[in-house]
Amino acid sequence: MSLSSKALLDALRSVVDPVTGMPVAPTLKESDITLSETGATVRVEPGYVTSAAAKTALTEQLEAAARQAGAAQLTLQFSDTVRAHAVQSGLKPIASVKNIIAVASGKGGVGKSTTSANLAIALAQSGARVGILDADIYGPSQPLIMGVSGKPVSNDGKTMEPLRAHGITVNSIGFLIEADSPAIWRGPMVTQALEQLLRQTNWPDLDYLIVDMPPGTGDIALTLAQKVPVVGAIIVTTPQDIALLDARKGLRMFEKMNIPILGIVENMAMHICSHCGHAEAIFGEDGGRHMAQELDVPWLGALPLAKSIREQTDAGTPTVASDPNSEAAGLYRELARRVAMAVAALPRDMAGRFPSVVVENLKK
Ligand SMILES: Nc1ncnc2c1ncn2[C@@H]1O[C@H](COP(=O)(O)OP(=O)(O)OP(=O)(O)O)[C@@H](O)[C@H]1O
Repeated sequence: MSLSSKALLDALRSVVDPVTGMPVAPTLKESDITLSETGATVRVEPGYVTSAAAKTALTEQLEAAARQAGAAQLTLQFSDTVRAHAVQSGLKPIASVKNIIAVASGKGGVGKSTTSANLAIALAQSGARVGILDADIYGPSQPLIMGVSGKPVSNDGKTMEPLRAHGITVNSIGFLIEADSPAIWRGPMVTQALEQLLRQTNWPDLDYLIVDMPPGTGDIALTLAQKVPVVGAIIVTTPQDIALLDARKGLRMFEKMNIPILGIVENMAMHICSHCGHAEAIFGEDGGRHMAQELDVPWLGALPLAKSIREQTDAGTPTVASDPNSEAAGLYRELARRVAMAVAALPRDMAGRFPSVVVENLKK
């Protein structure tokens, strides 16, 4: 059978990731394929980092698909480098950070910070370089969740050195303010402080920076969403009607600013009794999943309401770090893979990383 690059392309594009069911290489192009007499050489760049075992499994799947399409011999050049993706027009990306992801919620207390921390650590466990920025002025909880305290130091008097915990880089508005002062801050002060926190932190080279946003769709969340150069947003909700209503507002806020929605996470989806394992839908069932379907945005997964998640979070070692073999940790890793794949499928950043052109008036 003679091999056409179109058939090979279709076959490779149809290969799905076994963890998420999403296509491994949706952005594969004809120019990634070189055909020869007996087979083909294909450059596959899924755009997210995988463990060595996952890489082997994906390579085998791709090879099998290529054989079925008629390629007797296949050379796969597999690279799992994470690329930088486009941000809102008019905003300057942070040079050392490839992708900033906003984690938001319409309503407070739905588990946005817990989800952000576990997501960040799970991404780091997959091999990516990850940071977390706690921009939740109303209740900066990442110092507690990540088990870090102290103040970032400044070596040059201009930028600050972030802290490290559980393999990720952390900075939090909570490191810089007194615990009881945020409530008296006014809107412009808050957004200015948060922008400084983002731009004046000496972030190392990062594949992903997770921004734990302030809850809600008020002025502060809105201004931040306009000023932080993000590639996309994740909305965390509980299945409860009131939280879903607010989540919908949050989602619209990002959509209005042309920020891609990477998906919806349903937290506290089921209560799992720590004694008997009985599952009970305390906040209702599948609300987030239905909302995702209805609004045609990706569904990223559901996390149970589990005492262990709360205890591990309060102890400064989020579930994926403290109990990596638990079912919940597996769900967070699945969430991380879906997020990484959703980011990989976004348009690439082609402009933001060139040095800015300064036009000087030379007339004297
Ligand atoms: N899946 C879960 N199971 C059990 N407890 C959880 C879960 N998710 C979050 N929690 C707990 O719920 C509380 C609120 O969580 P978290 O601080 O992450 O919410 P938030 O949406 O970031 O809140 P805020 O609006 O204050 O920023 C915390 O005590 C946390 O430990």
